Amino acid sequence: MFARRVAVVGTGYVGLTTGACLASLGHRVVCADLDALKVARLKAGQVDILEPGLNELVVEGQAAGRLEFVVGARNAVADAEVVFLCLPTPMGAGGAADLSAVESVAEEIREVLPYGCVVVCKSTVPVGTSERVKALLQREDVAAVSNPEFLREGTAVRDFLHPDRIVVGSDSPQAAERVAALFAKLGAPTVLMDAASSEMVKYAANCFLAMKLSYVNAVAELCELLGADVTSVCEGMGYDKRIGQSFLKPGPGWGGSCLPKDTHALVQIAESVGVDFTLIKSTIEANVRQQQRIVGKVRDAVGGELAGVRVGVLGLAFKAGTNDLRDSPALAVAEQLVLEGADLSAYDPEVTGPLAGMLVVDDPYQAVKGAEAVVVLTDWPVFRTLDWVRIADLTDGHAIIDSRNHLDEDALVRAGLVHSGVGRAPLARPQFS
Ligand SMILES: NC(=O)C1=CN([C@@H]2O[C@H](COP(=O)(O)OP(=O)(O)OC[C@H]3O[C@@H](n4cnc5c(N)ncnc54)[C@H](O)[C@@H]3O)[C@@H](O)[C@H]2O)C=CC1
Ligand SMILES: O=C(O)[C@H]1O[C@H](OP(=O)(O)OP(=O)(O)OC[C@H]2O[C@@H](n3ccc(=O)[nH]c3=O)[C@H](O)[C@@H]2O)[C@H](O)[C@@H](O)[C@@H]1O
Repeated sequence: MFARRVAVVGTGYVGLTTGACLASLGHRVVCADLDALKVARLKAGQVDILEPGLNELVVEGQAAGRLEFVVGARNAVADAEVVFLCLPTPMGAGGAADLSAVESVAEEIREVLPYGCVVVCKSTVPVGTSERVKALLQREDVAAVSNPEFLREGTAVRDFLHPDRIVVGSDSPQAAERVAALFAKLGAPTVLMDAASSEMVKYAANCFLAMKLSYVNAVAELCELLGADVTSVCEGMGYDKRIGQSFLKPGPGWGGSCLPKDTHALVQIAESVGVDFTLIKSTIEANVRQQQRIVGKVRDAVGGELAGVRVGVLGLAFKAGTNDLRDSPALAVAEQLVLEGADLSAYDPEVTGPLAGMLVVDDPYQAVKGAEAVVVLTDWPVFRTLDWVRIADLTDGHAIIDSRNHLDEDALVRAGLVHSGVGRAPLARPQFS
């Protein structure tokens, strides 16, 4: 494999992981961001996001002279053979992806791109964006490529270095092959295709995952009403290889910086070609409903009225392993509880306050002190080993709502807590050895 000169624009979850990992594969990488403070911290080897292994790669890459950080996209690309755009594409007006960062960087760099280089869109972008980037670049000699990213937050480095697959799409096969070659060392299945298909893969994959979760959450509701146990149901389903065990855990709804915005964006993409994508619309609606169901469980646990009631919240991040609060279902549930007048104290091992309307404390026992109900909203492993006897002593009521079926139910019962989960009927179940 030949080491290449690579530029990465945007040093967030995707850009920083891409830059640091490509440097670890032997490429020479210059990463750019417009946030001068972030760049200064990265130069000093300080990574602000919680991603195991990333800090080490950032330090090692710089020490080896293969990784550099600069302010401003133009300062990164002058010498690059391949330029990755890892820019935000947040939910814009009406739910469509806001492409302003991608478009403005394409315009910003077009005059300084070296002859014959390739510009790669790693951001999640609607079908047609590579073509749009190519048009904005106004450069016959520069090819545009789509290379969607599938990493998850909290396991970004591992996912990047051990991907299930690499997708590269371009209307220029040579350009696609040049980009694919950068990842050759990973030995992952690599699928080459046209740009439109590659852009579509990303939305189709994320929305499928969201749909799977909304389905599971809906099955969980039925289980509660019919006296079945969703954990057993999912285990039984998941052994079918066509279904699989992963992404089958019910919870307070799915969230994070991507699934919510990408489902809305796909609905808009469909509308742009005259299709009413009701399946994804229902997926989104079911997710809102799931959050409301968890709020309802807390309301029920305290006798139907949340105003003035003290509630302890365990977990605010959108999932365990990250401190990211963007579109967190945990935060959405907590905010709804506040809106209904609850007096909220919250603890998350990786989140510090202040957050509007609630007290964010740095100790789980402080969060539950005096609470009439405790609700677990994020599946942090550390919550499983809390001292439930102590918690039973500290709380005012004994209700605990485990919105992720994450805790050891027996330990809660032994502590004298009244437990309710998701998708589990409040019935005595037979014990199998
Ligand atoms: N977060 C994730 O797990 C994944 C995100 N994606 C997609 O990747 C894209 C980026 O997402 P994240 O890395 O999460 O975003 P992020 O918000 O963490 O990072 C974006 C970075 O771009 C910088 N930036 C913004 N405008 C700039 C400009 N004009 N010039 C230079 N830098 C600029 C920001 O300062 C920030 O550091 C999005 O399209 C997202 O949908 C795809 C897969 C996974
Ligand atoms: O495009 C993206 O940004 C990324 O979006 C997701 O990754 P991520 O947002 O990091 O989070 P996930 O691990 O997918 O979890 C999403 C949400 O679903 C929830 N979830 C996940 C799995 C499960 O079984 N149950 C469940 O409720 C999580 O708690 C979380 O709220 C996808 O998994 C990545 O492949 C994709 O690259």
